[in-house]
Amino acid sequence: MKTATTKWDTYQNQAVTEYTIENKNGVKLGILSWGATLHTLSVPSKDGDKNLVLSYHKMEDYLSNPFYVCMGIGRIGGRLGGGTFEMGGKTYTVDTNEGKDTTLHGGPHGFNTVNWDGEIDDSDANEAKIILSHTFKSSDDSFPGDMTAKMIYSLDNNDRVNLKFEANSTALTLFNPTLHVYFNLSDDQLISGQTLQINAKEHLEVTSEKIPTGNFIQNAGTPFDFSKGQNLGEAIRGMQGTTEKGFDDLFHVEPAADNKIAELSDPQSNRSVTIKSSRNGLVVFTANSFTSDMKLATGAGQPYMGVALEAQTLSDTPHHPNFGDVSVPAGKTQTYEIAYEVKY
Ligand SMILES: OC[C@H]1O[C@H](O[C@H]2[C@H](O)[C@@H](O)[C@H](O)O[C@@H]2CO)[C@H](O)[C@@H](O)[C@@H]1O
Repeated sequence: MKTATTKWDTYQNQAVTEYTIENKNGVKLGILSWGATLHTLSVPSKDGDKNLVLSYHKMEDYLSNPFYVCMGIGRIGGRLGGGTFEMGGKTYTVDTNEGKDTTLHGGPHGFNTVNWDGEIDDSDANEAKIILSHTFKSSDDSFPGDMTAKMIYSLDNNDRVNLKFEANSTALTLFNPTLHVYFNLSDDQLISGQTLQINAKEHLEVTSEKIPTGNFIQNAGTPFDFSKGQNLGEAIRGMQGTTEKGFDDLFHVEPAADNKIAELSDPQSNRSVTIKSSRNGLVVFTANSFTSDMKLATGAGQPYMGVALEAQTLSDTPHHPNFGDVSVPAGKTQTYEIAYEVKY
């Protein structure tokens, strides 16, 4: 494995570092210290390296829009309605960053807003790791407990990227992290030609503010039925009468025996990525509201430039105990993993 640590940019007077790993097949993983951002997941192609994820050339561009492009998300992914929740017999009120009183993607000082400490572990010849860590104070966004978090990315010689999240808090708290990764596997600007398969029979009903109501909606017979694989262009066309004009939905996934929950593939280039997670949720966001002022590496922003696939536990969990339990006792180290296996 080849590894490197380089200064990539300066943002808010801080050096932003890029940590890179290249495996024996020429697959490259590049992670930025700011936001623990997945900057590059590139595979060899006839035209040179092909980055399978959306990216920018400057840190400022990542943070000048509300789309969290390929950034770490925490403490909790998705929306927490009302900015308040009960846990362990107490009521907590946390900081909000959307609409009247919604906490989106962990709040105003979430995982994407800080420059994480990092190091590379290349002691294993078949799998190198990039280890990022940061302590989020309770005073940052009013969640209980100072929480030391780690995001550990690894790349092995079987073209598998594994992302392990770890957290340990000084008080009982919530932890439901994810990676806001947007894929576009094709050589086209848009994702329309790609096929998405999801192991899900239902998705969540949400309010006009996108807060889960607690009801599940069956996917069969609707544009949401990705169970056998569906062309994304056709599926998006099926959503044109809706306010969103595409997908921005939380699918209730059933992980297979090997934890596979979804696969995105591009029939034209034969590239694919398989996503594995043991948790029960996957957000699918087809970048419906991307705007032309976004200076992405593949061009000016436009709807459907990428598809965000965010594996997590169903969000707003504290208000819906049947969605799962994302609480973590004080002093307990909680871990979650997401794997991305690429073929090309
Ligand atoms: O306000 C910016 C955009 O916010 C939303 O997009 C988020 C989406 O709802 C989440 O499910 C996803 O995990 O993250 C997206 C980026 O923040 C709106 O849906 C979108 O229309 C807004 O433009």
